[in-house]
Amino acid sequence: MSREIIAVLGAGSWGTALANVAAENGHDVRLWSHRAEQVDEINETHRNSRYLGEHSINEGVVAVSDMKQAVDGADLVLSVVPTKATREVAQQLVAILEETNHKVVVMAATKGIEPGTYKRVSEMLAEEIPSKYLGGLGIIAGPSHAEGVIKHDPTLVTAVSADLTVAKYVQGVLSNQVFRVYTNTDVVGSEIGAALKNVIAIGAGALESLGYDVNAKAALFTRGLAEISRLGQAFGANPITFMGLAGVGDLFATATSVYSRNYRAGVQLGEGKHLDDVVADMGMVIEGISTTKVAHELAQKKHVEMPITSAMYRVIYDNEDVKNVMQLLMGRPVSQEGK
Ligand SMILES: NC(=O)C1=CN([C@@H]2O[C@H](COP(=O)(O)OP(=O)(O)OC[C@H]3O[C@@H](n4cnc5c(N)ncnc54)[C@H](O)[C@@H]3O)[C@@H](O)[C@H]2O)C=CC1
Ligand SMILES: O=C(CO)COP(=O)(O)O
Repeated sequence: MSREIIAVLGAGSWGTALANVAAENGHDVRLWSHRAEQVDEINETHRNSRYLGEHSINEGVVAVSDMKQAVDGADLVLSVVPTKATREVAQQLVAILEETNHKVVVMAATKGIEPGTYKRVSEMLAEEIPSKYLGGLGIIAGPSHAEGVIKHDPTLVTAVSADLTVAKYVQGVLSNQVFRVYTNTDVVGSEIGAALKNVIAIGAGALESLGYDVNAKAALFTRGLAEISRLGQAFGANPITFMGLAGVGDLFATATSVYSRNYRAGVQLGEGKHLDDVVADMGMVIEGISTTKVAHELAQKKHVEMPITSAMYRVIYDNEDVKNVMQLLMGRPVSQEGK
């Protein structure tokens, strides 16, 4: 693989960890942050302490606060900002591409769905970035906590694009001995899996706070995945995708890990902490909060049965007690699996 120029937009935990992987693979990596003090810290100390503590970042990662410095001449752009910042950042990217007049491959590593429009992240990017500037578009998904990736915990992700050549290109750029990239062409299924596992992860945290054991958690994962898969299929996803890295893989990682912001938010909500305090104290994006509302609305629009998602909606937005919703879920009419 040739030495590629890679612009990573967003220097939170995941953007920094992905930039580190790319730099360790020998690429020319520019990590854009809108915060000047973060840029200085990364360049001077090779740390991003707010997000990744004492872990050191490869010296090949050059942080910049001017997006043009990151994007000029780039072959690949990784968009790694929260869902709610995706359009704004894409618009800044487009302004630069108009100036430099070149095409880039854009991959989003964001996991969410836009409230109100119900657009997946790649759909937002396709709307914002004119096709004449797009050398390819896709997403990166899979079980990959930044905290594990930065310390070289063996990690598998999937590069997903409707165009397999694009997915294979990203696979080649990012794969190494500890970071193994698969490919997939099911963008719809992968994005729905990646976004909705966060809802179930919040639920898993809530179960933990109540002291429920492994049976309850296995029940939540299994039936949670069943409803994610139902919603995905209503949008044309391949059901097999939910058996893969963007489905059960990421659900397992997120819903069992103390690294997960969503899981930790669930624990705190289950303990009775107010939503605003949970969000403020986390200081990092908890995508599942917004995704729960989006998924609850989508379930209604698409007439897909999603009882766990709806229960989580009531816990998060109507302040309902976790124990009560759990009892209601357990008291539903018994039914048949596989439907
Ligand atoms: N943290 C992780 O382990 C993983 C996160 N993800 C996904 O990646 C996305 C980003 O997550 P994290 O890095 O964890 O978030 P984070 O909260 O750690 O960092 C987000 C970064 O985006 C920046 N940002 C926010 N709004 C911005 C704006 N309007 N303009 C420019 N920059 C802006 C913040 O300053 C921060 O540097 C989320 O969608 C998350 O679900 C996916 C896989 C792993
Ligand atoms: O998506 C993730 C791991 O694959 C990260 O999940 P959290 O945002 O819950 O930390």
